[in-house]
Amino acid sequence: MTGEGEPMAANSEALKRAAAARALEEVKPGMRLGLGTGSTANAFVELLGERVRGGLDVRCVPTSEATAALAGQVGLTLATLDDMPELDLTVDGADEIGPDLALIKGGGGALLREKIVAAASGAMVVIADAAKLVGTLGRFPLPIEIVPFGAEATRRAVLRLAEAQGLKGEVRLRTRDGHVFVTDGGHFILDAGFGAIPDPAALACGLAGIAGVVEHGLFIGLATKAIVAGDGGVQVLTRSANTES
Ligand SMILES: O=C(CO)[C@H](O)[C@H](O)COP(=O)(O)O
Repeated sequence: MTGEGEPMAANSEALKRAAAARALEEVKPGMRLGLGTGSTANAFVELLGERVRGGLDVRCVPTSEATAALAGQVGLTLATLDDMPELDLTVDGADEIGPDLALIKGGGGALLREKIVAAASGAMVVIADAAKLVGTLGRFPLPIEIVPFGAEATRRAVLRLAEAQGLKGEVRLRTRDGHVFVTDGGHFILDAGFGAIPDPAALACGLAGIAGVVEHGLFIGLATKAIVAGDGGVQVLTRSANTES
């Protein structure tokens, strides 16, 4: 049994890197870039670093402290979103990619900054391995960022909303190493295991109306392209047609 999971993990890493490499083709000299968070986004940051060390001139806004640290290590020029409030392109990973390139994000806890940066970008390219493609969002528990004050009251409000929308499942406060997980912005995360979410837009709208919810991981209408690497090669999906190009 030893090492049974290793080939799949190694394959997954190779697929993430293949998607990241294809995303580099979207980057042009002089661009203002948003850098996502997570293992797939890290692969892109590392490859971008190689290009920058080879002379490519871009400036980058990271979506997390972790990405900022990696980007600094590989030699990228960093700026804040206040320095560059409008970006040309953001490249980020996702936990799920559904129809019309609606996404679930926030598995890494960076969804708030990720959404702000994506919204400030002219284009958002999502990079992923094919395991992230789903027919209906919701297999991955939906991350919901909340303020620490009244966290339990907010959790119950989320449950009431879910019930009103016919959704069932556990909503748990995220922990890490036995402690409540705290985001870069000082907030908590609820992970909502609703299962299939038939109407993501209605859920997004409802969550946005709950006091205490800072942001949620449903990214609707933000991704313009998804670059998805699978065993059969790299597939490029666009939001308008959601077809291979
Ligand atoms: O939303 C995210 C972080 O908040 C990540 O993009 C998402 O969790 C995917 O991560 P990975 O590329 O490691 O699978």
